[in-house]
Amino acid sequence: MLSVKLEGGGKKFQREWIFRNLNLDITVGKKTAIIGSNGSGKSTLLKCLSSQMPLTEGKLSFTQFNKNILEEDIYKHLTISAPYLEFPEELSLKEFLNFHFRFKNLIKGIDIPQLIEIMYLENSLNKPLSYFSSGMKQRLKLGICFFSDAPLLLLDEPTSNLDERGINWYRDLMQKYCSEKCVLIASNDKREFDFCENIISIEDYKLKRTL
Ligand SMILES: Nc1ncnc2c1ncn2[C@@H]1O[C@H](COP(=O)(O)OP(=O)(O)OP(=O)(O)O)[C@@H](O)[C@H]1O
Repeated sequence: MLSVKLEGGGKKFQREWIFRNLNLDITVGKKTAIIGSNGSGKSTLLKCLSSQMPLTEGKLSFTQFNKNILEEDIYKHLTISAPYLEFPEELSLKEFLNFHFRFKNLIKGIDIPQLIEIMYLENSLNKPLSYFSSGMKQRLKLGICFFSDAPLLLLDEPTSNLDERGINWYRDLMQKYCSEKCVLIASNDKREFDFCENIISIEDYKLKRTL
């Protein structure tokens, strides 16, 4: 049972505070959306929460079964999908999935052939990822997030490049497979987050500036 706690979180680039005095308490089974206009800091917050980027101030803690997880180990417990993340394009789908699932386990009850079918990519098994369309790549990003056995799921603009069928697919998987995960979604599109219990507007944490 994982929980993520941010106390007094703040991030500053040069002289500009992107967010400040942000408190978050995220536990399994609760989904949180981070909303805000373009450039407001949603991706920056997700990068800080996944420890890809340090906070300027505040305390971030991760607890599982009452034990603290070190910040440098949090990557083992999370999966992230974001527009800026890139695939090793020279690998085929089959090679990439075999590679990825050497480092992360699949959730119980699903194997790689089933995952490929769920992502409706079964006709592209040996195709290099460089030949994948943007929607196919997005389904692959989300598929490995939903089906990796990791309790923290961070999604940045999860339906970007998805068509209507893909958006419904995303919503369906979220409902079926994420009830036991901590889910954080950075988004501007209601269809990506209208099922979330908590909605945080990052704009509310931009007010305080250094003098
Ligand atoms: N490494 C960096 N150095 C300096 N400024 C940065 C850096 N990364 C992001 N920023 C700035 O921080 C602000 C927030 O950017 P961020 O990408 O987090 O916004 P966002 O809410 O995710 O935007 P969008 O909805 O357009 O994806 C922007 O003004 C951006 O230019």
